[in-house]
Amino acid sequence: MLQNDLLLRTLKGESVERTPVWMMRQAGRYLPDYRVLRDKYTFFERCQKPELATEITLQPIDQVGVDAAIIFSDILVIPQAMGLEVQLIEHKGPVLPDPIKSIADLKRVHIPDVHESLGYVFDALRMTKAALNGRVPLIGFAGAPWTILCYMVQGKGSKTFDEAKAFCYTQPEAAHQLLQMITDTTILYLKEQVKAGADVIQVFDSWGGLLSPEDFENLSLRYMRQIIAALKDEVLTILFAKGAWHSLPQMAATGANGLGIDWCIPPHMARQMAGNTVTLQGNFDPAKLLSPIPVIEKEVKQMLQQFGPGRHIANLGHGILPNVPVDHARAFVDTVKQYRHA
Ligand SMILES: Cc1c2[nH]c(c1CCC(=O)O)Cc1[nH]c(c(CCC(=O)O)c1C)Cc1[nH]c(c(CCC(=O)O)c1C)Cc1[nH]c(c(C)c1CCC(=O)O)C2
Repeated sequence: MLQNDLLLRTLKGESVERTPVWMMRQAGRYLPDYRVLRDKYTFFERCQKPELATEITLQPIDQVGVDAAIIFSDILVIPQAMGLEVQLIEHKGPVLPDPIKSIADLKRVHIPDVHESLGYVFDALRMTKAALNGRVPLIGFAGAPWTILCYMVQGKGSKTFDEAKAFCYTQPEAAHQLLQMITDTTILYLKEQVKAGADVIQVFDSWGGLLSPEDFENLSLRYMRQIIAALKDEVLTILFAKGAWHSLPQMAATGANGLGIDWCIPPHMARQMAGNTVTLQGNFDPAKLLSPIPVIEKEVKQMLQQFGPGRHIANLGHGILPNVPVDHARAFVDTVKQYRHA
C-alpha cells in the first residue's frame, strides 16, 4: 500500500536499503510557499482549515523529498482544547494571556471531547492521508505533558521556564493534577489521530532537558510512559526529549519504537545507553544547515557513518531554523538518500 515504508520498517528494526530521512518542523517558514500562506491566514486558521493544513504538510514532500510527512498543526492546540486562550504572536511566539498559577486555576481547564474541539486535526489527517496516496507515511504528534505544562504555567516561551518549574516545586499537588489532565487528554487525542490515519506518533518533549534526571522522571517521563503504554499496541511511536539524554535507558524501557536525540550526544554513546532494540532518530545540529553545501554533505555523511547501518532515522536534533536556504535542506535530505553504508 505504501510506496515508501522505509520509516516504518526502520522503526520496527527491519533491514532497509537506505536510511530514511525527515526533518522536525519541516513544514514551515524556510519554505517560500509556506510564507505565502502565512501572509494570507493566521496561524490557527492554517491549522484549522484542513485544506490548508494538507497543502502545508505536503510542501516538504514535494519540494524537499523527505521520506515522511508530519501533519501541520501545533502542540499548543492541547491547552487551547483544554480551555486556555493561546495566541501566536509574530516575532514573539506563543502567548497564553491567562496562565495557570495555582490549584484554583485548574477549575479553568478540563479534559475536552476531542472530537468536538480537535476534530479539525483528524479531518486534516484524513485529507492528507488521501492526498499522499501512499507516497510516504504520515506522522501525527503531540507535546509531552511536561512541555505543555511549561506553556500553560509560564504563559509564554522562555529559556529557563523558571515559573513553570517553581509551580511544580512549590505546588506539586496542583502540578501533578495538571500533568495527569494533560496526559489523559493527549492519550484520547493521539488515539484519534491513529484512527484518522497517522502511521507513527511522535511525542515532543522540547523542554525535558531543563529538568534534573530525578525531576525528569517525576515530572515528565512518568507521564510519557503512560502515553506510550496506551499507544504502543496500536501504532509505532517515537519519543523526543530534547536534552534529556541522561534518561535514554529509561526512555528505551517505555517500549517506544524510536528515540530522538539532539547533537549534544555522540551517536555511539546514545546507542550504548539506549541498547540495541530501539531505533535512534537525529541528530544533525539545525544551525549546521547554514553552512556551505559541501560542508553539509561532508558532515551528514560523517553522522550516517557514526550511527552505522540500521535502526537509524536521519533527522535534525531539533526543528529546522526559518533562515535555512531551501537548497541546504535539500542537500541534507539528498545526502542521506544517496549514502550507502559500506
Ligand atoms: C515547542 C513546540 C511548539 N510547537 C511544536 C513544538 C515542539 C517542537 C520543537 O521544540 O520545536 C511542534 C510543532 N509546531 C509546528 C509543527 C508542524 C509540523 C512540522 O512541520 O514539524 C510541529 C511538530 C508548526 C509551527 N508552529 C509554529 C510555527 C511558526 C509560526 C508561523 O509560521 O507563523 C510553525 C510552522 C509556532 C510555534 N509553536 C511553538 C512555538 C514555540 C512557536 C513559535 C516559535 C517558532 O516559530 O518556532 C510551540
